[in-house]
Amino acid sequence: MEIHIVADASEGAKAVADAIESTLRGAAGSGAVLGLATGSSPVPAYTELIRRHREEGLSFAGSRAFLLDEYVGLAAGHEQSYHRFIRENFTSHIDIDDAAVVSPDGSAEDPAAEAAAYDEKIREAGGVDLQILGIGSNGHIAFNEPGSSLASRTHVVGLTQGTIQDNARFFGDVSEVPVRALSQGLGTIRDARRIVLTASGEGKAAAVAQLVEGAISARWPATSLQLHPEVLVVIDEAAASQLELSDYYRFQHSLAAQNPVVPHS
Ligand SMILES: O=P(O)(O)OC[C@H]1O[C@](O)(CO)[C@@H](O)[C@@H]1O
Repeated sequence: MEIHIVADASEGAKAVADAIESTLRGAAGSGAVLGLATGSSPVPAYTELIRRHREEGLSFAGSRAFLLDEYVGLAAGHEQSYHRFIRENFTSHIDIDDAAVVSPDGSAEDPAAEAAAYDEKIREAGGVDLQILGIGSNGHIAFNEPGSSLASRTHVVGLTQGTIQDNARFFGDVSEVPVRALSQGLGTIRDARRIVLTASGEGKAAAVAQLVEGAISARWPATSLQLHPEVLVVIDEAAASQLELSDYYRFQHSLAAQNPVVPHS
């Protein structure tokens, strides 16, 4: 894993936006396939990408996007659905075809069948070039809660009480938060060719310490990313505060910045 400890949210947003811009430019012509996270962590990066689109002409034309997850049982277009969240916070402000922004259908009659079909849609698109992730305070990624199979495919998941409480901030009352979701599985997420995970704040420090330095375990689903060859972790000082080897990660990142790896032609 490459660990980038940033000084503030602005530096973190730039680092994540740089990874997405690099993927767009690297896929010129064929169109990049982006995996988009929801929740609050990736929003500063989406805002920076909207700025680059408006002020620097960064184009998403021809790209496709797959969302990580969606609540089960919210009416389509519900203001707290992730389908709507990603449009309000990112994709309706850039030049990506709205029909190319795909998410699991949380109102499907048969959620399990929808999950399997969604996994297949990602495969049919040739897989995800770059997957953006957040991380839950309990170490979940997407809605893969503790105890999830590390090999899971897109599936219907039950949310923990902690996640329901964490996400209640987006709803009028905790009783309005759905208790199930459709989520890309940990195996599906690891199929992405590159992954960028972003986290900030003290509340994520324990999960980040497990992600980077913990044993691979279903208790901390994010640790399954240690099996992936191309993961960039962008974290602020507070989220990095429980890491034992921060000085080493800072040194490594400074070396990489001085000696950028030139892709083999
Ligand atoms: O970035 P936030 O809002 O802290 O959310 C962390 C994680 O929790 C989820 O919102 C699921 O509850 C994920 O989609 C997200 O990556």
